[in-house]
Amino acid sequence: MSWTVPVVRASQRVSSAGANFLCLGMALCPSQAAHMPLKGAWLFTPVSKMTTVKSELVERFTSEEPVHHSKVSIIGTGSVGMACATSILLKGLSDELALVDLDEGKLKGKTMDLQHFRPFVKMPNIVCSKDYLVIANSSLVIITAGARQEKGERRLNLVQRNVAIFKLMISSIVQYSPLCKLIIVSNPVDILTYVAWKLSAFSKNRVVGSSCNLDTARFRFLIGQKLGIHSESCHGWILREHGDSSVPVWSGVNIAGFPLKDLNSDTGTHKDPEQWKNVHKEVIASAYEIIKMKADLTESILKNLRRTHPVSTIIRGLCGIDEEVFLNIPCVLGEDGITNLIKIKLPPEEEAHLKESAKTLWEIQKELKL
Ligand SMILES: NC(=O)c1ccc[n+]([C@@H]2O[C@H](COP(=O)([O-])OP(=O)(O)OC[C@H]3O[C@@H](n4cnc5c(N)ncnc54)[C@H](O)[C@@H]3O)[C@@H](O)[C@H]2O)c1
Repeated sequence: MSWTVPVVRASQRVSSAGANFLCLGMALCPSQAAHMPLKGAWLFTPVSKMTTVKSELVERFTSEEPVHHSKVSIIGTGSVGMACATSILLKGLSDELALVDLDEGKLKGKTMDLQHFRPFVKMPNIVCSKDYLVIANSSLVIITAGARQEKGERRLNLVQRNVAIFKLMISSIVQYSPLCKLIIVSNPVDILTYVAWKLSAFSKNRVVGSSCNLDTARFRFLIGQKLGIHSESCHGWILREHGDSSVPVWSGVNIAGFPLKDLNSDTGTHKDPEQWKNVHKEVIASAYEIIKMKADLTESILKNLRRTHPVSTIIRGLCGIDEEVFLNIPCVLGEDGITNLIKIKLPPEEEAHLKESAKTLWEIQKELKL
């Protein structure tokens, strides 16, 4: 048995990536790329050079290699990366899924789990490797890798450890998928989205922080639970910074267009006898349950749905913010990534919170050595 054919197929895919490199004036030419070995690649079709059952059964009818139009790559196959992969598979969003992780043993095991799931989800190709060559020509790269948050560690303290990791990761992504869009999930997500944007030099629409998307989904679910109404009919947003200091925009919470604040002006404040603000506390306390929302962002981008999502984007110039920071606001997502921002108008106290977050993030960002 030999593993040569799958390796050649992976290299051939890279040869089309080589064309992209040429367009961008980079050093790798197609002939070099075509001969580049995929170190440590783990693709699953062992073949023999002798007559095989396969060669007896099927004859190749085309010389063309398949072109992937919606390849998604996930960097980091921990619990978050795998939850993203599973939901992308279940929704049938991409025609190839590539996984990268430093931990090769774990990567192989997790990929095999997904591969065995393939008969039910009809996705043609799932590939994995430690080598970033495997992500060549992705439409979308989702980053979930990074240093893990220690118990009790604030998200912002994680930043410096993760910057070093991002330097290596982003340069490889830019090399192999120079035209992709990026979704950043790793924490502290707002700062790492800024770091990814700076290091990649991608335009601002192509770098999306998956920040309060989850928090907003939870917020709507918990409001719906309190009212006995499906969360789809409960509207409201969590904005600002993901996590401990996120802000629920109570002024915008409404059911069928009726603001809760019109029924009880103290909703969300300390004076409120019903203590609606506890809904937000619950949002912060729950961490991982609704990671499948990342597939929602993927779907809006790959299918050009132009739905609004609360995501982290550069917010300078909005709500009186002068700092170059990424914070959560509602954005329209389509095939170019973030196609539009919703120009939010917040009451003064909520706008003050947003400005405060921007200052806090900038204090950290200005110290970063990128
Ligand atoms: N934005 C959000 O809404 C949200 C929600 C939950 C978790 N998170 C964050 O997502 C990230 C992942 O969480 P998790 O629970 O899956 O963590 P995890 O520790 O289980 O997985 C991280 C994976 O990244 C891999 N990795 C580390 N460095 C790497 C590198 N340089 N290249 C390739 N792979 C590398 C590790 O081997 C590991 O498999 C964390 O930063 C977490 O805080 C974000």
